[in-house]
Amino acid sequence: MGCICSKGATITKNRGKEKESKKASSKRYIASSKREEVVVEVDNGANDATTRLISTENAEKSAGSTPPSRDEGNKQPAVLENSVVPQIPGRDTNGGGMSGGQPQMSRIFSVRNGVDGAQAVAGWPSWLTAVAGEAIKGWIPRKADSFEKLDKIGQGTYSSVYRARDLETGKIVALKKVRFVNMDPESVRFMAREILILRRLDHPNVMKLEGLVTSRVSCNLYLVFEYMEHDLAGLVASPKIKFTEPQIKCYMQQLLRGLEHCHSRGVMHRDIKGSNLLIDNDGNLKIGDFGLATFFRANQKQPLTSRVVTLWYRPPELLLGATDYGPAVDLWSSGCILAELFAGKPIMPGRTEVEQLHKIFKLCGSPSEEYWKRSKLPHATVFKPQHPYKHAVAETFKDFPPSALTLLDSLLAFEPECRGSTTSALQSEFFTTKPPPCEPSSLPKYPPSKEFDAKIRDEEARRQKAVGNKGVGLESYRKGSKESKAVPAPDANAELPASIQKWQAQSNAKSNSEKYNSEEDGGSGFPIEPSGVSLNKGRLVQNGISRSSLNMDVNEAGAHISWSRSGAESRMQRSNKPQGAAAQLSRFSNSVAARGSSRFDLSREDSAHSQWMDERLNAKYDTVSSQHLLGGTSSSHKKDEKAVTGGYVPKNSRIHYSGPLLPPGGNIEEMLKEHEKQIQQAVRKARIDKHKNTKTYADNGQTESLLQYVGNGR
Ligand SMILES: Nc1ncnc2c1ncn2[C@@H]1O[C@H](COP(=O)(O)OP(=O)(O)OP(=O)(O)O)[C@@H](O)[C@H]1O
Repeated sequence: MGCICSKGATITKNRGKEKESKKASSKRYIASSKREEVVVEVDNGANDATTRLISTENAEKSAGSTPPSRDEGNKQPAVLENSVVPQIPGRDTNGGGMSGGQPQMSRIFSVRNGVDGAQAVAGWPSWLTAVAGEAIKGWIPRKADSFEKLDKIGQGTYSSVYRARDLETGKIVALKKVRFVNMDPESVRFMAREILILRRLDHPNVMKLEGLVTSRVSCNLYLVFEYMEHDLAGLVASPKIKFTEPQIKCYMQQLLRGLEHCHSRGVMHRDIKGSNLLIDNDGNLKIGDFGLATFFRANQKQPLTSRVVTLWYRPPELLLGATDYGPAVDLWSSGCILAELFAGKPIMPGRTEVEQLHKIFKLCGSPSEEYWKRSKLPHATVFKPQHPYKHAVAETFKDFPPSALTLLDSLLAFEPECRGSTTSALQSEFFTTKPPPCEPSSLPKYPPSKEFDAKIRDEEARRQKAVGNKGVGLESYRKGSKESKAVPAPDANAELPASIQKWQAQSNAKSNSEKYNSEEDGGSGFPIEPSGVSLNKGRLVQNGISRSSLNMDVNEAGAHISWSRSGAESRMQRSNKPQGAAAQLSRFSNSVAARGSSRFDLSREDSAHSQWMDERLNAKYDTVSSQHLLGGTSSSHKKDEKAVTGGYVPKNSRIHYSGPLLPPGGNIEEMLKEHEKQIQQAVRKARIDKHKNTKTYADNGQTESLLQYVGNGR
């Protein structure tokens, strides 16, 4: 792959050799700096990825001299060396797509801008080097045409994931194509954080970033990962799979070991859920998707966003608005996974933050009076239940083995300090009592069962049912039917416009593969299997929408709903305007963590969020007429239409709230009742609007499902 360290590339630094090289290749050029001359050899075409970038730091190290300081290093010219890419029959040494006999061009230039310039020379696009220099430091990009894209295997909110063949090694890999909005520097920076974090981690239970694919002229970036056949959400959702205790122990052990490594490297994942736990055919589990992960420090001064972790797996401190939290958030999510593996389905599928907290109280009990007194969490006064809830874990899960319940109790402790650590969890008697965890290699070989596949299956089942006019699968899910297992968790940021794209992209239930779409790929030039069927982008898949929350924003007058947006989030929204009902319905889907505030507001993690919370607390939901919940279209709302369809709403004219809030002292049950009423009214309004505007909108499937779901009095 592109990682120099992994290839042990050599360095051209010796002047004698340099002369030799000059003889051997007239294309070589010497770029000089005050300190020394360095050899630069670049081909100027599509094959630029074959140049190797060796940062001065590495060069110095390899040369046995003292490495310069980081700052110095950045000022030094980097050394580029012709790559030693193995020859593949029929391909040129550069492994690129120029093997068709096209001449290779070279040009002469000097590297004037230190590492930045060298990175450009190495083939990195300027939009990337400008803001993500640190993340790509020491690496060179792979060329898109050194991979054969096979089929689409996953769809995240910010990415599409493809199975592909590495044409240089023959290995099957996963390519995660990151979606950028107009090359917005903040979204690039966000992705850079994911790359930096992935490069910091190295553990058998953590997905390894094997390389990056882009080119100087590309607008795309692909992250290359080892290919994993399954994810845990898909396996849990499969009606045919029921895990045994040794198997559950095996998965949990791997999860906790991977997390232990992350936490020991100062990284918290912040989005542990089944679909982010990838499993290969040898039973190895690897934690993936570090898109919401962040570095943490013991005495962290900088507040963090509480809008992370997919709702069903989100710990109470985040629901209560904590901005000073730690790796214990991942332990809570792991507790949810542990129970899910035994129960065969997610244990707390809340639709709103309010409902989620209510489910937590009902299962784990509400904390003591003492806790509420000392809690300084922004929402503590609002969400404190009037009557205490008793702890009901053992009662709810009476079939679980006792040692599992002990571990579960600790992981699902309301107060993060009581959850222990990954290390203490790994030492728990759950792993030492019989039966012991099985070996990963002894786990069954499952048929393909990604959450993505489950969604497709579920969608198909829903369609079938809809045809028979029998209501949605979610109903049967609630009754615990097998089919219903195939309902995935909402995404950690389902409210974002990208989620609309996500549902759109998933809409073709029949095909996992995708035709080469030059527009989408920005002409990246992946060879693609001819059998691919293009996705029907005109329809939306409903899945998840019906179980997501009402997390809406109203403008100051309470006259209209807009999405919760700040900073770059708004920018993203502007450039991804979901229209009409899609925009309206998307507001129902923002049940969970907003990557926006972290993904696109990195630098402000997360003062914007604190403000959001403050605003939220000031919001008076009863000023919002239900007819506004789905963004009415009457003329009086015209001025807010921009907000509804994705226009920027100045921060000071937005009020945000997540589900109805009562003033302090309110009762959570009443809140929930009122909440349901609001949803139903909104849906009735949507039904009317839908009939009026059916032809206008492209998301009928989604509207339909929401109506079916909530129409039953849900
Ligand atoms: N290495 C891999 N091998 C196989 N499939 C993968 C791999 N990485 C990701 N996937 C699939 O692609 C899906 C989306 O990937 P990922 O979660 O990294 O993207 P994301 O945009 O961050 O997603 P999300 O919005 O769910 O957080 C995963 O749920 C998984 O099914």
